[in-house]
Amino acid sequence: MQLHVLLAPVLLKKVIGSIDELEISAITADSRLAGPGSLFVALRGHTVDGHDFVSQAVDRGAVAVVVERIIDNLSVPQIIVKDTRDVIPILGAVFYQHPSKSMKIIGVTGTNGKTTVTHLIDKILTDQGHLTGLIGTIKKRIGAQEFDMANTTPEALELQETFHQMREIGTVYPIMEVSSHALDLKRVAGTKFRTAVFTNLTQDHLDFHGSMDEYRIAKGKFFSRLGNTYGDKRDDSQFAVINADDPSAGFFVQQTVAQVVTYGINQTADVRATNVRIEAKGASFTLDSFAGTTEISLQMTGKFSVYNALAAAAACLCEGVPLSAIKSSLESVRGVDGRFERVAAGQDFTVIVDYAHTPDSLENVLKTIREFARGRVYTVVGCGGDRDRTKRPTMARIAAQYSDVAIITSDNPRTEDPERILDDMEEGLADCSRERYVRLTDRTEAIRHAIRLATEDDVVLIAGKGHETYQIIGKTKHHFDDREVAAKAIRGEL
Ligand SMILES: CC(=O)N[C@H]1[C@@H](OP(=O)(O)OP(=O)(O)OC[C@H]2O[C@@H](n3ccc(=O)[nH]c3=O)[C@H](O)[C@@H]2O)O[C@H](CO)[C@@H](O)[C@@H]1O[C@H](C)C(=O)N[C@@H](C)C(=O)N[C@H](CCC(=O)O)C(=O)O
Ligand SMILES: Nc1ncnc2c1ncn2[C@@H]1O[C@H](COP(=O)(O)OP(=O)(O)OP(=O)(O)O)[C@@H](O)[C@H]1O
Ligand SMILES: N[C@H](CCC[C@H](N)C(=O)O)C(=O)O
Ligand SMILES: [Mg+2]
Repeated sequence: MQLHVLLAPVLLKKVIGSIDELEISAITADSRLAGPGSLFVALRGHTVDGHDFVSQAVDRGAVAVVVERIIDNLSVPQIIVKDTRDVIPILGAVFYQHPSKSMKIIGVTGTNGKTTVTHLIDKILTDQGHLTGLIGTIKKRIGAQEFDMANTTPEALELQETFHQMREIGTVYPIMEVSSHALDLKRVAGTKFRTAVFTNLTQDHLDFHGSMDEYRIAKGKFFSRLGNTYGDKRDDSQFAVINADDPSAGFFVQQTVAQVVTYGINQTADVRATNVRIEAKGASFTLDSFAGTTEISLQMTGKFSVYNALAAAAACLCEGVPLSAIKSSLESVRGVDGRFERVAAGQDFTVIVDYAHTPDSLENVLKTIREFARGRVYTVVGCGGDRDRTKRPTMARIAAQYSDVAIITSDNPRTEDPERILDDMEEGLADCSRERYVRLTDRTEAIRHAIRLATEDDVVLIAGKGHETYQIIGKTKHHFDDREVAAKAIRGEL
């Protein structure tokens, strides 16, 4: 693509050198990926400044650079802009010819439940015969091809390229998780969404956002931008699907010009669950909606699963999927990888691996377990390093409050000292008697300890890592799978 075409919608401060006849073969924000004919865009990151790698990009073949300040002694044209992070999604969208405009992209945001809701929507729409794509924490799926993800929501360039690849193979519905980091870092700017789904807002990521208000504002951007990507007029067929029971619901409703569809259990809502029953084998409820009423029996349990099912049902009702089809798809889902996943290795107690890594999700999961546990409850839990410190004492307190014994341990300490993370967690246990918790830094030992304590009818919850198959220590990923370790511990192989 001609560089001047690519830059047409971008507000330029200054151009140094001639860009008239310049052809661009690729765009990258990573100098290590720059190749002949590419355009390099320098981003200021949290660790380094991309401006320091401009020369490296040029050495590798970049034919022009987009920067925020003039780089001395550069042999290629420089395009100076105010904020490269604002510009990069535009460049990506133009380069790939606005792929999001020709598909129906469904985005899900919220502190908890994004992965689960995207998987449920995916199941319903796939069962309807639509070609879907998936972007989120567990994986990215383009057609039948699956890819590992570095982030829940990829950076803007990768995202636009992914949409382009999805469009090329005829995808109708890309379904994606939209993290608050992504909204703040403008990863989804330049993307036109058909539907924005909100699950809930509770504490997480305060290391990044600073306060709950800022966190709410970041999420609000998803709804305020819905309907006016690139300043287009509002498209009538855009939807904001909102959890009416969440205290932030009103804030998000106010932010959007799209059609609002609410769901909930407690408040009046367009899609509502009544007569909710929670059992060990699954949750069931009556779904009342503008499209009719039906009984739904999920194979997933917990009140939170009812919310996730309602969110998915509401988003799919907006697509005209019949309620009877929504019912049968939802009822056929056994669960999502690493979410309330049972480990069975011949034991007479229950072992559950779950991705709860926030205070709210941990409390929800433990409340659910308490509702059906006949024996004692043992919880293994840790908190991530280089992440929100303020949630650590709260998570430890919740684990101890709802368990007979909480075993606090490591969960991706990253570059932090694991002992300091456990010290933070222990602060939440100051009022807790010493028999009620155990501190075991090594996660294998922690799991083995919980399994040894458990006898008939007890429940062991192993929280925080879910589908993850690694433990990040320093900057290295070591293989670690809670499910594997638990099964070995049960079989006495550890
Ligand atoms: C805080 C954050 O979001 N960081 C993301 C960011 O990293 P960074 O700011 O440290 O980047 P950097 O290393 O400083 O690099 C700055 C720029 O220089 C470039 N560079 C760097 C080195 C070099 O040799 N050459 C070069 O050009 C880089 O490509 C980049 O463009 O850009 C990276 C590349 O895209 C991301 O992978 C990285 O995510 C890290 C792994 C991360 O942990 N992010 C978390 C906080 C996150 O985004 N989480 C949310 C989910 C949260 C949830 O809801 O649960 C997510 O969407 O994943
Ligand atoms: N609607 C919900 N409300 C509260 N907790 C939930 C909800 N749905 C799932 N959970 C809990 O949160 C955990 C994570 O669920 P899920 O992976 O679907 O969320 P997520 O928003 O994608 O998380 P992440 O931000 O890490 O990607 C689950 O293992 C479960 O414990
Ligand atoms: N998307 C979440 C994942 C947390 C998972 C947990 N195992 C941890 O490492 O803290 C985050 O980046 O905060
Ligand atoms: Mg997720």
